[in-house]
Amino acid sequence: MMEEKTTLSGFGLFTLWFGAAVSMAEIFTGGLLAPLGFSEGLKAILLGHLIGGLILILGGYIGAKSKLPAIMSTRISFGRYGSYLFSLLNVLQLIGWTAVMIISGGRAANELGISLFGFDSINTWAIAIGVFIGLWIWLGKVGFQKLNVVAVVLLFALTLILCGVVFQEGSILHVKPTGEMSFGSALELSVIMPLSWLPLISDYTRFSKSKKSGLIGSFTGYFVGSSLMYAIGLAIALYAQDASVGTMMMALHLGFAALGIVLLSTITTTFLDAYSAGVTFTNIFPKMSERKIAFVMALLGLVVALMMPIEEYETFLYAIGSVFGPLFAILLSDYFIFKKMQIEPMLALHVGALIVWVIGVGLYYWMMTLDLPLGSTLPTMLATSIIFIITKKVMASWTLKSN
Ligand SMILES: Nc1ccnc(=O)[nH]1
Repeated sequence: MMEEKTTLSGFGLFTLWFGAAVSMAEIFTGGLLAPLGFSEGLKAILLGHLIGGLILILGGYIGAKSKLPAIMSTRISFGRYGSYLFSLLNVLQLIGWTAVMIISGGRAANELGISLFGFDSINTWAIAIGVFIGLWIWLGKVGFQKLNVVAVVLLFALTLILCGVVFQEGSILHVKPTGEMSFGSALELSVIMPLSWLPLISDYTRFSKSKKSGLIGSFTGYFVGSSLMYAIGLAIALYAQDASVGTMMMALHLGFAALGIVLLSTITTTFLDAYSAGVTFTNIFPKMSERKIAFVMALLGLVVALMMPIEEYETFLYAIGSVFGPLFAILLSDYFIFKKMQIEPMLALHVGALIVWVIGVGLYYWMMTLDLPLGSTLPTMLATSIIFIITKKVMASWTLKSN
């Protein structure tokens, strides 16, 4: 689908990550920050995305520099079997995301469909979205790069219109905090979204033509796109407690344009999930075809979306933070502090690193109960990293080798 020869320019990566950020799920998550009111909410959004985005880019650097896909790069710290565990966890989160995308896209499209055509069936929209994603995968890399630019230019324009209209409702800007949510939890919800892309980013930055422009493009695309989505979600939620994206866009007379935003944004994001699932699988089974796996993943995500009511969305987000936060704290420490930049082919499993990871996962759930001003992901990553650095010498020999 995207072979070794593929290259992506800084602008190409900007559009890829902007397209990743623009999704109904992101708008919805921004809406969760409503208890903070507008100005505090916006602070949490920008600060959280700055922190999360910078960590994300550290992860993307590994792909740009060592040319390793994201999950394969975990072999550097954890060894081959360690990376198999993370492959499994990543495939699970990607099925989860595909389902979240299809459901949130399907619901928004259905609301619009009811107003536009008097047609009401979420499942039909979910299946239609699944078919579009399949087409996108079938078009592969060349089609993807061209269409993605077109899609993103459209999305950018439409997003700006949406922003303009939403924010014309000036009273939103003066809504005060209700005190039902701490700044720390809002910050956590903002940090976690860029971080949720850590297990994918290097799958794309490994194709950067130039490291610097590739990383700047990726950061800017995601930071701008995701902060905008959160801000729009926040504004919609402040506008009316029960306002959804679909009804809001209808109220703004966006009609067919709105349907276009919903469908395109869902497809550009879910394509990345399906493609990265393919890349992740080939870490375990190198001979499998990325494209076929991508199809199967999209199908599985669709089935999950049709069968399961995803009400546990926040739990899903926290589970991702708990697993991948500590993982990347360890990998980034190895890479940037200990300068361990390549995979040791003989390393089957680094038991020491795995133990620190398990401690990190535990720390995350403990820190969540503390309601810290910086959220739980950032302190967990720092603590995991410190533990890893301190115990590195002792645990250096706690490894299993193979040939
Ligand atoms: N935040 C996300 C991470 C990975 N996949 C998604 O669809 N969304």
